[in-house]
Amino acid sequence: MAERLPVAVLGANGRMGSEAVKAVESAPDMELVAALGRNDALEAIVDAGARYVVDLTVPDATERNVRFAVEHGIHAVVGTTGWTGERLDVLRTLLAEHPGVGVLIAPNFALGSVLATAFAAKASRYFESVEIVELHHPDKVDAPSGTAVRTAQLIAANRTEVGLGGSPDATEKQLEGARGADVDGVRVHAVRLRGLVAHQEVLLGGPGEQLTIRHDSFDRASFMPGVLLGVRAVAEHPGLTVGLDGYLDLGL
Ligand SMILES: NC(=O)C1=CN([C@@H]2O[C@H](COP(=O)(O)OP(=O)(O)OC[C@H]3O[C@@H](n4cnc5c(N)ncnc54)[C@H](O)[C@@H]3O)[C@@H](O)[C@H]2O)C=CC1
Ligand SMILES: O=C(O)C1=N[C@H](C(=O)O)C[C@H](O)C1
Repeated sequence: MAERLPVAVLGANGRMGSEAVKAVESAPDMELVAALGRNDALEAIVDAGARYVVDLTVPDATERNVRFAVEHGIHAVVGTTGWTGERLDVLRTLLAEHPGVGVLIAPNFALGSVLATAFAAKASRYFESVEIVELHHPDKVDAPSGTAVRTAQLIAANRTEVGLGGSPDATEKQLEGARGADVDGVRVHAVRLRGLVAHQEVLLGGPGEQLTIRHDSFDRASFMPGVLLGVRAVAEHPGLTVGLDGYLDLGL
């Protein structure tokens, strides 16, 4: 039998991290060698012989964690949000100094979400108006969600490619925030509601019609196949990959 992939999970006591610990433990081709919480020293992942880390921590910690992994030749699969364009550029520079190391930054590991984002980005080429509504549990610390930011960025890029600008909007006066956040010219609205997990709707409007592309994660189990897929594929993709779609053949 082939050697099992030695994996460390960072943020192991959190909502996502604790699911990831169970998923890695249940995967026949993986071995959980370390599970770190907020106060644990990162050196433990090196001592444990990890070749892969799964980072599911907080926006303030993830950049340091990933830097540590890359500098130690450890591949990283990252679900944590907070990766701005500037942070990604710094990471690209770091990875250029460590050829052979792979990092996946995946704003969303749920396959349905990845597909919904890809469909919405393509569909936005054909509609005059597009807005995003993301809906999450109220314990989430960031808004808008990383998924919504990525969706907005892809929508903006697609619309620019076909010469479409922002959506029409005659608003002249508003209460601050009433029209949501502006992400690359796309309006993003964030709902926080007890009972929710992670949900997103992309609303696309044209004369006399509307297309709604909605994805729902009802349980964090929805993210785990993507986490495991990321671990299995990351070493084959040296350098930085943003979005799980980079490892999938979506044919879009
Ligand atoms: N990519 C995806 O599919 C998904 C990503 N997320 C993102 O994952 C992150 C974690 O989400 P949740 O698990 O809901 O949050 P959470 O707050 O339940 O868990 C975060 C955990 O990280 C720990 N932590 C903080 N600093 C740390 C450090 N330096 N080292 C190790 N652990 C540290 C915290 O103590 C906490 O236990 C968020 O950024 C969230 O947006 C959440 C769900 C899906
Ligand atoms: O915090 C969460 O819960 C989630 N975070 C990610 C995000 O910000 O997009 C992924 C998913 O939406 C759940």
